[in-house]
Amino acid sequence: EESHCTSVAGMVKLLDLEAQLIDNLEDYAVELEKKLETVRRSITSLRLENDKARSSTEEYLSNPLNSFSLIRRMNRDWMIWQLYMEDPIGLPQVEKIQELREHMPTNTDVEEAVTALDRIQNTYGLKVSHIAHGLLNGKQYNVSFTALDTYAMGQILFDQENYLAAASWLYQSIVLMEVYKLPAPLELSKNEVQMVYAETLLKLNQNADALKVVNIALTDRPHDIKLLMKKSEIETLIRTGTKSAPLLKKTLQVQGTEAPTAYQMGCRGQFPASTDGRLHCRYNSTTSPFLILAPLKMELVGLDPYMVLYHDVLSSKEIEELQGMATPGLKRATVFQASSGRNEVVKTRTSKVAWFPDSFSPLTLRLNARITDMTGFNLHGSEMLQLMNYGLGGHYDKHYDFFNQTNSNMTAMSGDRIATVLFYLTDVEQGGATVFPNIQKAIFPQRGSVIMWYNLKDDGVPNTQTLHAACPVIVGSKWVCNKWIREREQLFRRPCLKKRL
Ligand SMILES: O=C(O)CCC(=O)C(=O)O
Ligand SMILES: [Fe+2]
Repeated sequence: EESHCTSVAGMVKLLDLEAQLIDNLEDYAVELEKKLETVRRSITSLRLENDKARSSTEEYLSNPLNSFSLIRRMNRDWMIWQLYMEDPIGLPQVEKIQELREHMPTNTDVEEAVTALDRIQNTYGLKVSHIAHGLLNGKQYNVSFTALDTYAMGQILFDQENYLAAASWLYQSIVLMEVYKLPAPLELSKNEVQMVYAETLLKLNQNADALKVVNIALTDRPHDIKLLMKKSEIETLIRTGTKSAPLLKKTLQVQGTEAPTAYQMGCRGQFPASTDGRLHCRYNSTTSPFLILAPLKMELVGLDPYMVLYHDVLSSKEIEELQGMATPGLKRATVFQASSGRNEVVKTRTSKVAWFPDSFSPLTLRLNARITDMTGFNLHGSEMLQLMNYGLGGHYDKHYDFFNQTNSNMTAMSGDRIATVLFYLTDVEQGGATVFPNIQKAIFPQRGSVIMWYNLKDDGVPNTQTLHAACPVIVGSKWVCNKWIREREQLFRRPCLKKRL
């Protein structure tokens, strides 16, 4: 599976593919035009001859050449015209689309995209009507949805039994269909959308509203048998007070009215500012000798877990090189599953990654040296550099970076992940923060900065305060690079190591 929407960089090729499809459609138009021109030209000369004949029929037909020709052409030429008309146009172009289909997004891709947009809506508490009009988290963009987009959202959310969200998108579809007429082969049936909307309202036990929708549809098509049947079905439900659907938990909540979770607050930038006087900013020139020459701007973010943010660590040139080397090899990210003991693709982590061994290039060597400068850790036995690009609503749900597994083959060789170093390669216009809900910290990506924290406590025990998540990106192409540092090699480096090991 390509999983197109999970990385912005990975979607670039879709635009090239679309350009090919448009070129192909243009070739098809040229074929149609050629045929049309042939037909029009012939009509002119045929009509000329026929008009001349009909202006003096007797005289015309008395000439044997004319009458012969008339008989012949009506017997033969019109047969040829019929064949010509039947001959399909643009078959090579039709085949070409078929051929390109295998590179195009699948139904699964669309479902993933729907889930991603719904995630943005939920996490940031956005209104569907705002999203549809390009108003994203309070900022107006010069882009909006057509009813085709909103209807796809509605239909798929309905299939996923997310009726509450489906209802908002379907309502938007009806609104949008009024204001903008879709081009011919793509037009939607208003009746169909109204029916799905009514069905959704029934699922939400909003029977009276469903009846209203059906009645509105009936004003357009008063004799439509399906609508009439639906109407009487709903009237019966209302009369008998029957609930048409069991009340789902999801259905009971009125969207946007529940208090946001700590995670959602973090993503929205609503955590209170820290009042801990021990947190400060300074130039770090001591973690390694190199820093005497090039001190790093360091911001102490938290003490439990110990967490620091370094600013301006990467240059633009380095960032471009990293993106360039990662882009061709980006693959859907996986997560280690304790149940299967393997890394698997999961819904809770949507991004694409590329891994690079320490000695991949002078840049990766330099980057690792810098990580050692920043952390004081020896990277021997640690994991490869991981470059990551997020896509549409790309996120990584709440998780720990440590394995917390004794005797696991993941930790046997090099120990657990003692620390995480996360480089931000890009600013993210909206969304995409790294949030630590338990300690109420949210780090918003800044191009070139690095966040580093300890996943294990001083005694080597996993610190559950490190629970964190990557919030869905709203607008932007979020690039990060991370390094999971393993514990074993730090035996003599990390101060206060008490037991274990
Ligand atoms: O991208 C982020 O903000 C966090 C990523 C992360 O937590 C991870 O890759 O383990
Ligand atoms: Fe993580």
